[in-house]
Amino acid sequence: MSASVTVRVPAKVNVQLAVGAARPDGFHDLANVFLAVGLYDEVTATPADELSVTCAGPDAGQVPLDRTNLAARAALALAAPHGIDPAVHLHITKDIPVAGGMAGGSADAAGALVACDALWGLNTPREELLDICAQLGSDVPFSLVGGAALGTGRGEKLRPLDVGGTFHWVFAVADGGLSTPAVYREFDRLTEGTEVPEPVASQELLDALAKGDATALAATLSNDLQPAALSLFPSLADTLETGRRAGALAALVSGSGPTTAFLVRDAESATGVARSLLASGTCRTARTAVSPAPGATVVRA
Ligand SMILES: C[C@](O)(CO)[C@H](O)COP(=O)(O)OP(=O)(O)OC[C@H]1O[C@@H](n2ccc(N)nc2=O)[C@H](O)[C@@H]1O
Ligand SMILES: Nc1ncnc2c1ncn2[C@@H]1O[C@H](COP(=O)(O)OP(=O)(O)OP(=O)(O)O)[C@@H](O)[C@H]1O
Repeated sequence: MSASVTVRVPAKVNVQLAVGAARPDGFHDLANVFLAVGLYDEVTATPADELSVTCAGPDAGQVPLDRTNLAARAALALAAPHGIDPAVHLHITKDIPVAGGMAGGSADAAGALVACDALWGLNTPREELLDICAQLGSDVPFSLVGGAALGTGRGEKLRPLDVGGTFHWVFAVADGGLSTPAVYREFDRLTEGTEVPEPVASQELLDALAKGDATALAATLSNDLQPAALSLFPSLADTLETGRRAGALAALVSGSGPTTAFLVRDAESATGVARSLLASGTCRTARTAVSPAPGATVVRA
């Protein structure tokens, strides 16, 4: 058994997020087109006397270090059916914005699962790992697989998608976070009394992804949670407008927000848009990244 295992896991952006009406269980059926982006957290699992979590990075202060941390919950969920004592130290090197709509906590859950599976020599079949991921959260299965995928159900049922090229992005990180349940509740409030259509993936968007055509993808990006995120965080409209004026091909809220995502032509354009966003004072920081990115990957063992 090795001394420790480190797993790298990407953030995500939803290039399409079609949201249906609330289900009896409170969740919403989705047509959720996930794209993994090259901003990463790392999770290192090391044998220890008991389960513990530490976190480093600029937003580390906002991450819970008790058993509510999704990485700790993942270790517990993997250990329980095997009767294993989850005596492991999980260290998270956090680069994904916290509560930003980029699935940072989900990434850490998938990372901890893969790291503990390797550390404990379990060789759990992929399908079983995906089942545990789905129990931990709707976004967690995608954090495990990465690349691009269509998520249906509450987003946990995945079909891998072809991506025919590299897409360049800028992400504007907002000052503050948004709670995912609160954004879905706001969606329910805003759509109350209206007929919410069944969520369906856009064929134009899937074709644009498959071709690697950024202009075509820009024309089809959509997020049904955007009005709800803007309603709860109105200043995001200024951030979106700033990025559009700076030359982004398209701008949208990332998932439940409040991170905003800007699809740009190339790396040079990304640098320019990021600079304009920062100079405008409409965001806390601006990050450039490319997609697709691989899912949870062991990088050191
Ligand atoms: C907004 C997205 O990030 C888009 O990928 C996801 O839909 C959210 O996924 P997540 O953070 O993994 O969410 P979960 O931990 O599964 O659920 C948190 C809460 O979000 C709401 N939720 C989530 C997923 C979904 N399909 N419908 C929902 O209504 C529910 O109120 C749920 O209690
Ligand atoms: N490992 C973790 N990293 C970050 N937050 C965590 C973690 N574990 C639990 N949390 C809690 O989850 C909340 C949401 O954090 P997270 O960064 O996952 O949001 P998010 O990126 O908006 O999620 P999503 O895009 O999947 O809806 C945080 O405010 C924090 O209290």
